[in-house]
Amino acid sequence: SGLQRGGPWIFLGAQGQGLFQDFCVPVLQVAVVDLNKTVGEQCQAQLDAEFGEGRSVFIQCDVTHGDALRDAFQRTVDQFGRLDIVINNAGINNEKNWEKTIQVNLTSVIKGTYLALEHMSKEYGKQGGTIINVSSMAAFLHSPHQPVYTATKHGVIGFTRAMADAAAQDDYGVRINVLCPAFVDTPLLHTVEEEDNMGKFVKFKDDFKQSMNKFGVLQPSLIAEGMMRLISDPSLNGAVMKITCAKGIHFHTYEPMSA
Ligand SMILES: NC(=O)c1ccc[n+]([C@@H]2O[C@H](COP(=O)([O-])OP(=O)(O)OC[C@H]3O[C@@H](n4cnc5c(N)ncnc54)[C@H](O)[C@@H]3O)[C@@H](O)[C@H]2O)c1
Ligand SMILES: CCCCC/C=C\C=C\[C@H](O)C/C=C\C/C=C\CCCC(=O)O
Repeated sequence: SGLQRGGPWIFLGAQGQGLFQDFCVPVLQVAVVDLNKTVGEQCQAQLDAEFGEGRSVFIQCDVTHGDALRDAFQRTVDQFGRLDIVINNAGINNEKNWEKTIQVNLTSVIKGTYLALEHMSKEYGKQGGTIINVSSMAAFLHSPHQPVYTATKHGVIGFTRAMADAAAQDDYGVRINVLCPAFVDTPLLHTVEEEDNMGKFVKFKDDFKQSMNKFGVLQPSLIAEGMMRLISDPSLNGAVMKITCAKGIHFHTYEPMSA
């Protein structure tokens, strides 16, 4: 991994709750990319306080805008000289504007992965690296209230596993893994109350709350721990990491293919 070299990272989708506080890295160089200026600037201020000024940059960017996303990667490499770690984390929960949900949660993860490979893969003459694509435990559940969100998270797993196989077979020098958290204590969970997000599925909001009570809500620190494991374990490629309150960090296993 790039960890021993201290990064540099690009983190797409900053998360309002300050996940970076929980990353345990000695030195950090990171570009935080987010649509939301307030969130991004707060994140950068936290990083400045933790690691010293000049180690992070906030780039305001809508990941669904292809040229802007390409520029964000280029600016990161211009700033830090290289790229080692890419986290495709930006995501929304919107069943009303479901086409936007596909753009953010799936299309942008695909674009982010391809751009990451352009900057890290040996195929492009680069030095290698690590990619984490963020899916969800929603991909393993019956979620009648979130059909499109669920579809995008299935898609992220399928895309990531296929790309991980391609990376291994063609020796990209890049490991690509997927992370599937259960409920995490972030602003995303509050979208369940909003008709603007849920459309007709808002009627299930009390069911959601019951699910959260039943399964519990994770703290972001455990997601950071899972990410660190995916980044630092050189044996992991195409892994599907699940994080739940009941089982903590563990991996999904697939049956071997039979003819
Ligand atoms: N919170 C949960 O319960 C939960 C559970 C499983 C998976 N996830 C996934 O984790 C990831 C992070 O979600 P979160 O819970 O931190 O949500 P969040 O809403 O707190 O953070 C998401 C971040 O993505 C940014 N973002 C949204 N659309 C963007 C766009 N078009 N361009 C750039 N940035 C954009 C937002 O501004 C925000 O900072 C998402 O992929 C989400 O689906 C969340
Ligand atoms: C039940 C759906 C609630 C929808 C709330 C809004 C957005 C949240 C999206 C998350 O990605 C939800 C992720 C997964 C569901 C959570 C828990 C499953 C726990 C399974 C277990 O502990 O075994």
